[in-house]
Amino acid sequence: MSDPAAHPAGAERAASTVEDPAVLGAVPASLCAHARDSRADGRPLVELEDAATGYGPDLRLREVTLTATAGQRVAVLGPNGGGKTTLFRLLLGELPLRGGRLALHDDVAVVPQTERSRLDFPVSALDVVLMGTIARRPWWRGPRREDREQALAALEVVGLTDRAGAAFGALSGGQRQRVLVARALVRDARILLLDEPFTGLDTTSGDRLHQLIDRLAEAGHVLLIATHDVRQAQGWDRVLCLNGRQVAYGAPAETLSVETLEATYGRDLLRLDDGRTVRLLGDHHHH
Ligand SMILES: Nc1ncnc2c1ncn2[C@@H]1O[C@H](COP(=O)(O)OP(=O)(O)OP(=O)(O)O)[C@@H](O)[C@H]1O
Repeated sequence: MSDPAAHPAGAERAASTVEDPAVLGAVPASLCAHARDSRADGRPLVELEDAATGYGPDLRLREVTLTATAGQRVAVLGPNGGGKTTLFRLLLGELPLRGGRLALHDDVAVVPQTERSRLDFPVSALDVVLMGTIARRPWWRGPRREDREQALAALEVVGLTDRAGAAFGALSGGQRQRVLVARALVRDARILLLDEPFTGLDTTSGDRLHQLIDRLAEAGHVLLIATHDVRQAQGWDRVLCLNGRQVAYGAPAETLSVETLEATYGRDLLRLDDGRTVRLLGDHHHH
């Protein structure tokens, strides 16, 4: 692959090359103070010990015990209602810790699902990324030059410099997802939560997002990625299986056994002939 940094910001590119993976920019130190750190530093960023949370009197998620370190890509697997979103809301401080221990050693930012609704707002990709800087300034003050520079740097990281002025709603699903990643990046949070980011993406867009995730892990982020794709989870560093409680957490090779997946997905599990490959039945994401 050619050096992505060789693509100057704002360079003219033909529409057909906009989707070229090579346009993903490096993660600049100016954007992430930690970009110099090696992913091998293995610093714990997320620590949970027998953690529990819920919405009312009932606990919806319990027995979560894990350590996730800088540079790790953690697949968060579970059936619909298994507790993936609930875990993210706990980490974001939206739900209270109702038992156990939780330690976060950096800020947390979420990359939400990019739905089709609300796409008719007249906001550009850059505007959406700039929303990530709002918390850093008084509400009445518009973006400063450094905010815009950071937002443009984040768009470069996700390979969308040349779409900065495009209407957010006019972008492809994959491009919108990457704009939302850029918005999380300007928050300068090292702990990134991605809520089913691959849903609805075609193979090419999915591959590009995959590369971006790898790049951010290399830059020292920890990424918790809610997904329904067991095969994809095999390629990451850790797998967390949730079904109202933690079923398993560990390296994919040890964690993704048929037994664990059955305990996670229950009767939604379909075992294919080779005994290893699994696919979910009745999952609206996989029809
Ligand atoms: N706002 C809420 N109030 C009360 N209960 C909720 C709320 N949101 C979720 N729950 C319950 O918490 C449990 C876990 O739901 P959660 O949304 O975390 O699942 P999920 O793994 O994210 O599912 P999906 O794959 O469908 O997104 C479910 O039993 C759900 O009904």
